[in-house]
Amino acid sequence: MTTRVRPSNKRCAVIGGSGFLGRHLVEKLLDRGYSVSVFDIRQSYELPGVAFHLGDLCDKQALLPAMKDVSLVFHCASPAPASDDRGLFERVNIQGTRIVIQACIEAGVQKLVLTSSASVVFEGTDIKNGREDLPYAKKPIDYYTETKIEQEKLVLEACDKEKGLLTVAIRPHGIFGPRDPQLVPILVDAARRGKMKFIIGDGTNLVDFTFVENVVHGHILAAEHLRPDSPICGQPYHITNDEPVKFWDFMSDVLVGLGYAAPRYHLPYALVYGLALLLWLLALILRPLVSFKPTFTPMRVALAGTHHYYNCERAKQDLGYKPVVSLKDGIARTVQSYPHLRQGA
Ligand SMILES: NC(=O)C1=CN([C@@H]2O[C@H](COP(=O)(O)OP(=O)(O)OC[C@H]3O[C@@H](n4cnc5c(N)ncnc54)[C@H](O)[C@@H]3O)[C@@H](O)[C@H]2O)C=CC1
Ligand SMILES: CC(C)=CCC[C@@H](C)[C@H]1CC[C@H]2C3=C(CC[C@]12C)[C@@]1(C)CCC(=O)C[C@@H]1CC3
Repeated sequence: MTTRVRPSNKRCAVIGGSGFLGRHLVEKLLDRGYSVSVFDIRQSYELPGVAFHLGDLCDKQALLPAMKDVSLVFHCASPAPASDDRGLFERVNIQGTRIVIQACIEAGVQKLVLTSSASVVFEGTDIKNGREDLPYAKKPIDYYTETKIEQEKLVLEACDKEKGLLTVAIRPHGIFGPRDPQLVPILVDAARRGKMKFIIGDGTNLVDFTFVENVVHGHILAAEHLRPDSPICGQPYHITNDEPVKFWDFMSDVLVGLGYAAPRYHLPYALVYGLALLLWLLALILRPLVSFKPTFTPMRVALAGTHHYYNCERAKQDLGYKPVVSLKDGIARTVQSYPHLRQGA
């Protein structure tokens, strides 16, 4: 007779645990007494109490050892949104997520928490105080968003009390904080190349930027509230700082904090969007001859010039969520953490 070891409810795996959000999540889980397996294609750090399993999440045989005796899995791996490799997004976010679900079922995992994105409902036009019942974007703005939609559907549909796998999706927006490889580095790079002098549109568009520790807090609350009788099974949850801010005020606060000038001159939104579209087309046509990546992509211009902020009332009610770090403190801690990106450094 084989006896199956019942996984401890303090053993978990973080797929994508070497990444920006994944590492912050791992650190908080350790603080809270969890033992953690990280599964990732790369190892970016070492920490006592963390077992690293290196592999591609599309490979079930590589995944299974990381899920051994684990009751809870966080899936926060994805190719970087800036990539334009459609095949990669489809392979990792869609096929790979199917494999993650199969592996969870085979390994007897009880809970799967997906890091989705609030962008799954964003089509490049204003969203003000959007709730979770907004329909998925019919015309997603890029391959990243297109495949994040399919990924979220797969995970939420896999929630099955009979089979013993419970699932939930967290939809963060504009994650920032120490060690972020995207937002602050892209911003500083643009400033150093003299491209941060302009405000796209009238500068009043409100956006959610979410400090990474609040996103981590939302994930852990979701995991700990995920039980067969709970209303959160198979549901998506917005997790934000609950302090929508003018996109250009946020950019200015970060830039000024790092010693750069704030953007000052206004450019009409339609003009910049049109130019970005033209550049994108040019890059596509010329790809066989020369490869260049424009800073101003239509997606970035849409993110910089429209309202996109989300209501997180559902997370407050069902998960008891409340941001643990304010926007002001989050910005101060982020700015402090990038001494090498300061003006003149
Ligand atoms: N950064 C942001 O503002 C937002 C991020 N998200 C989501 O949060 C999650 C985490 O994002 P970040 O930490 O910012 O990204 P990141 O790029 O820092 O981390 C992603 C990790 O996934 C790993 N990974 C990629 N492909 C893999 C594969 N085939 N097999 C195994 N591991 C693989 C990478 O090596 C990396 O360590 C992603 O799912 C992203 O879609 C959602 C909303 C906003
Ligand atoms: C809230 C949210 C979803 C933020 C996403 C983060 C990034 C997409 C932004 C981080 C830095 C931003 C940025 C621009 C667009 C959006 C970001 C990439 C510009 C390219 C917009 C046009 C400019 O004037 C330069 C900006 C540099 C920084």
